[in-house]
Amino acid sequence: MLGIIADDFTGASDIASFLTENGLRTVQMNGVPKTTLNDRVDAIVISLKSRSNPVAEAIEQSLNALSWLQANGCTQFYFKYCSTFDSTEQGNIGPVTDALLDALGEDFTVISPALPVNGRTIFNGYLFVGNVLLNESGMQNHPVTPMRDANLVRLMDAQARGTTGLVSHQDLLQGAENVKACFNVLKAQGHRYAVVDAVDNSQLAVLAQAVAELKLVTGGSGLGAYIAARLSGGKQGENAFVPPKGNTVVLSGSCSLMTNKQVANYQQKAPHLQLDVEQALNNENYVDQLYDWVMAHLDAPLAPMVFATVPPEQLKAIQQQFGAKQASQIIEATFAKLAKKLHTAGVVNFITAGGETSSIVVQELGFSGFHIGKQIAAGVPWLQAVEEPIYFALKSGNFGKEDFFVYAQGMFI
Ligand SMILES: Nc1ncnc2c1ncn2[C@@H]1O[C@H](COP(=O)(O)OP(=O)(O)OP(=O)(O)O)[C@@H](O)[C@H]1O
Ligand SMILES: O=C(O)[C@@H](O)C(=O)CO
Repeated sequence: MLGIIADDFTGASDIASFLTENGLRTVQMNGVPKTTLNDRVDAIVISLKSRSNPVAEAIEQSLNALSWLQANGCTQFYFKYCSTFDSTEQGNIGPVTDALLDALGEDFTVISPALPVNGRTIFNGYLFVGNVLLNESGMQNHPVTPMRDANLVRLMDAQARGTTGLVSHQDLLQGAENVKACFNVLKAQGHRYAVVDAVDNSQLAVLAQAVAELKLVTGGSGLGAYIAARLSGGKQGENAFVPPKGNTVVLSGSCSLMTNKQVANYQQKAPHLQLDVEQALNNENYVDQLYDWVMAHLDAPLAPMVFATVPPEQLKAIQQQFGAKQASQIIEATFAKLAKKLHTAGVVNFITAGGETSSIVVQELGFSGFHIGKQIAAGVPWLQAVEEPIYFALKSGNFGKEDFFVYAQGMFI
């Protein structure tokens, strides 16, 4: 059984959807469960909110997740991080990878954030988003984890304990056995991690073969999909559900380029209200006011949207005025409290944008886990809470097309 440790909730649903699509019975858990799992599944995804935490906390959460997955029968492990390699100055991806390797008694793994279907490719160790390098893609302005270098070897070397080598595009073209031979060469040279190029899916298929014997694999959902295909023997997923029509809200806390476009698009069509950071900080009735506004607009043809999403210049101004950390924390807390009140009041479908934002909302609602439904866009499935018919679309910042919020609601039956 495959055990996945995901460093945020949108990332968790992203990989869970690809595993499901590729024939693995998959369940997504909200944090590290307190009890054992009784369902018969092929893969378990544990959603953490550890991407931007202090390193020690991220390590502790990840090791707890690993222990639980081991106790529940998993034998191969996947550390899922963002396809844009989102990491703080101190890292998290490097230190967590080291801690997982140590706990498993291993000394080598791969680094593969590639997700070609969403434009994330790796060439000569450089991560591209569409046609541009990561650090020119808008990710250099990320509010919490700005990415100012696109070289994965350098990024890993700066944050991990060991050194990093490269398995290049040319090496992949020669097949899985050659990739395994490259791993051995890198190990003999003393490297602990291999960044592996992938300019399209065919290289991920090769890599999925080459990592079959590794106890720990790390990367995005692209490689996860091909590992699933290898494990299931190419089966397709079944039973993809979509939510019934019901009270719906859109909560957008991502400032990514694509979410900005999606929010601008949706503002033309649906009731919308911008979250005011000053109010969130200083007005103790603010969550109630947002709640009243959402409740008053639930009957509109398209769901009301509360958004903190702003373009980069505005984000910079807000961060200068209130402090980046304080602003992001109060926004996350406001969304969490609002979601809780809306759930109590009968909202059943939550469309959330942004990994941190989605994580905090889902943690606050406290369901133990999720069934994985139909994909709305590549890497964004509908989820249903295990305990109740409450549905979620947890959209990664840069995923989906411009009409994502409308499109998602168009899937209701
Ligand atoms: N107007 C704003 N001012 C300051 N911070 C903001 C603002 N809007 C959002 N944020 C903060 O920016 C962060 C956005 O991170 P989030 O993970 O939710 O989105 P993302 O990084 O685009 O998504 P993903 O991780 O899925 O790619 C959150 O902590 C959020 O609270
Ligand atoms: O890999 C991605 O890009 C996403 O699943 C993600 O992690 C966004 O938070």
